[in-house]
Amino acid sequence: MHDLKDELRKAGLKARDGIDPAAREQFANRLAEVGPRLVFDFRRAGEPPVVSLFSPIGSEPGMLPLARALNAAGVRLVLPVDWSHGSPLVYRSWDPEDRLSVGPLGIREPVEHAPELEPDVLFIPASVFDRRGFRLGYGAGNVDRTLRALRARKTIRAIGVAYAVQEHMLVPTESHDEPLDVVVTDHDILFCAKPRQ
Ligand SMILES: Nc1nc2c(c(=O)[nH]1)N(C=O)[C@@H](CNc1ccc(C(=O)N[C@@H](CCC(=O)O)C(=O)O)cc1)CN2
Ligand SMILES: Nc1ncnc2c1ncn2[C@@H]1O[C@H](COP(=O)(O)OP(=O)(O)OP(=O)(O)O)[C@@H](O)[C@H]1O
Repeated sequence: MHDLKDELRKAGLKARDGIDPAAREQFANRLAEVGPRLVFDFRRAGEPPVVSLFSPIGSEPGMLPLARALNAAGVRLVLPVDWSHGSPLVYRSWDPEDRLSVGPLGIREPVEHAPELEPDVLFIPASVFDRRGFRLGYGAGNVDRTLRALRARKTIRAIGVAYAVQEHMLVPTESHDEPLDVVVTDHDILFCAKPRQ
């Protein structure tokens, strides 16, 4: 199972690495167009949701246009920090104009004194995904752990962000895999059906 996941992960990352810079920028702008609707559809009334984005690494798409659009709409933004094996991610508050520091993995993250805040809507990168919402990341299991912990407490919306070329018919799953609710690609917005209980 793990060899199969590793092979798929590699193929998905290779496909993403092959996206040219113009298409990458186009996708970042598309995320800024469709992202706010996916956030506000989720929670129409009351406090605006807390939304987590990510600081792109490798060939992950840019998040800055989306961050600015959400910030302008009054949404509180957070980014993951303190990544360590075997635990859910911790998120700290961030404003697109704020300076970021560089974390232990070389990923840019909010400075240490930024307040910790739990997201309601999460934009999540993937190396591969399928239409049921199953995905693979970098193989550490942190996203799965995070989604499981949040879902045990409240209703969240997990939005995968990936290029259409990263789709696989059926991503192999294990009992710890937590599906996405929506996947946004450079071509589509896929709403994933809830699996039968
Ligand atoms: N941008 C971003 N931030 C994130 C995540 C993510 O997937 N993307 N994470 C989601 O959980 C957490 C960090 N977890 C990570 C776990 C493993 C690797 C990793 O193995 N990276 C590859 C190199 C990736 C590349 O540069 O293309 C490596 O070290 O070989 C990276 C992040 C929190 N922040
Ligand atoms: N409760 C758990 N949640 C997630 N992963 C777990 C859990 N318990 C053990 N693991 C292990 O952690 C690793 C996660 O692998 P998997 O291929 O699902 O990661 P991934 O989905 O690519 O990672 P991520 O969720 O960080 O994006 C596996 O080795 C798995 O066996």
